[in-house]
Order: sequence, then C-alpha cells, then structure tokens
Amino acid sequence: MSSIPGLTVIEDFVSPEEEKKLVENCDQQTWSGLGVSPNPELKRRTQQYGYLFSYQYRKVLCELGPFPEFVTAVVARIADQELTSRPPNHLLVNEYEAGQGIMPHTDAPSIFGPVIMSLSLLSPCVMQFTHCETGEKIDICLPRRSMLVMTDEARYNYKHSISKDLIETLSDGTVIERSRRISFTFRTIVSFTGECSK
Ligand SMILES: O=C(O)CCC(=O)C(=O)O
Ligand SMILES: [Fe+2]
Repeated sequence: MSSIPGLTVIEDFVSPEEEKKLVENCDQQTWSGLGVSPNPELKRRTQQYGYLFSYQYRKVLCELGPFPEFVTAVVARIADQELTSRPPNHLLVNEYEAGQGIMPHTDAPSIFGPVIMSLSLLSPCVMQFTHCETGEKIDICLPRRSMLVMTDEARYNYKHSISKDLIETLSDGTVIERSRRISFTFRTIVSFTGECSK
C-alpha cells in the first residue's frame, strides 16, 4: 500500500514469459492514435478492446466484442485476486515510446467504474499523483510487470500523469530509465451513450 488511500501496486503480476507474449500479441494488432482512426487525436499509439471509447467526444462509440484470448489469463487473475467487484469490460492498450507521457487527468468518473487497473509492460515508469484540491504531488514507481490498482481517493481525488522524461529519480534516489512501455488499462464502463452501443 502507498501513502495514497486506494492505491496499490502489485509487483510481478505477470511473469516475464507472459509479458513477452502479451507484447507480441498486441504488436500483431492494429494500433490507432497519432493521426490514425479511431482515435487520431491521441498523441500515443493505442488499442481498445471490449468497447470503443472516443477521447475526442468523451463517450462510448460502440461495442467491439469480447476481450482477445491473449488477455484471458490476466483477466482471470484480476477476478481471482478480487481486484474489482465488477469485471472489466474495457481494455485500453497505451504505448509510450521513450519521450512520451500522459497529461494529468482523472479517468472520467461518469463513464468508468470505481476501480481502474493498469498493467505496466517492458519499462518501469513514475506515475505522479496530484491531489485535486491541495496540489500535493506524490511519485509512485510502477515497476515493469506490475499491476496498479486505483480506487477510492487514488481514483477520484487525485490526477495521475506520466512525464516525458527519459530518466526519472524517485525521492529515495532510485533512478528509473525509461524505454518503450506498454500499459494495459482495464476499466469497467458504466455509461453507454454511443449510437451503436448495446
Ligand atoms: O499508462 C498507464 O499506466 C496509465 C494510462 C492512463 O492513465 C489512462 O489511459 O487513463
Ligand atoms: Fe488514466
């Protein structure tokens, strides 16, 4: 547990072999973002499974079908470890090349459920949590192959962000060198407003 209520980082959530397979499998799929539909506006490459969420229009556009088979073991582990009472129905794969990050944000509370989980693959990074009211900043290390779970205060009262820095230093002096990172963010969509949603 960290100093942020509702924030947990589970180390070694997947094995090195599982990590390799997960990355190989998603590299065989089509990436969007960086000018490519359906999320051309995003400044990093992404893939979505379960439902298609539009960042531009802030709504669910349509159902995409079940999660791909290559994430079955991870989804089963989420259930086994009872990380959420509502199974995830949306998977966002984000790719961060060295020098790419994500701006401070809170995942839309009206669209996504109370538990947000993110699996870090290939590279560690520092996720910064900024308290929405006090502005207090807390850096949390997300090791390679760890699962981040955000709920309660961590999910609702803080913004989270990842810098573009190639080298990051934690307050205890630990130096983190960034390289290509892929994250699998599992969420439960609770609001379906798109025209082709079911
Ligand atoms: O890359 C991550 O671990 C987090 C991604 C994220 O915060 C998001 O897509 O909302
Ligand atoms: Fe997020």
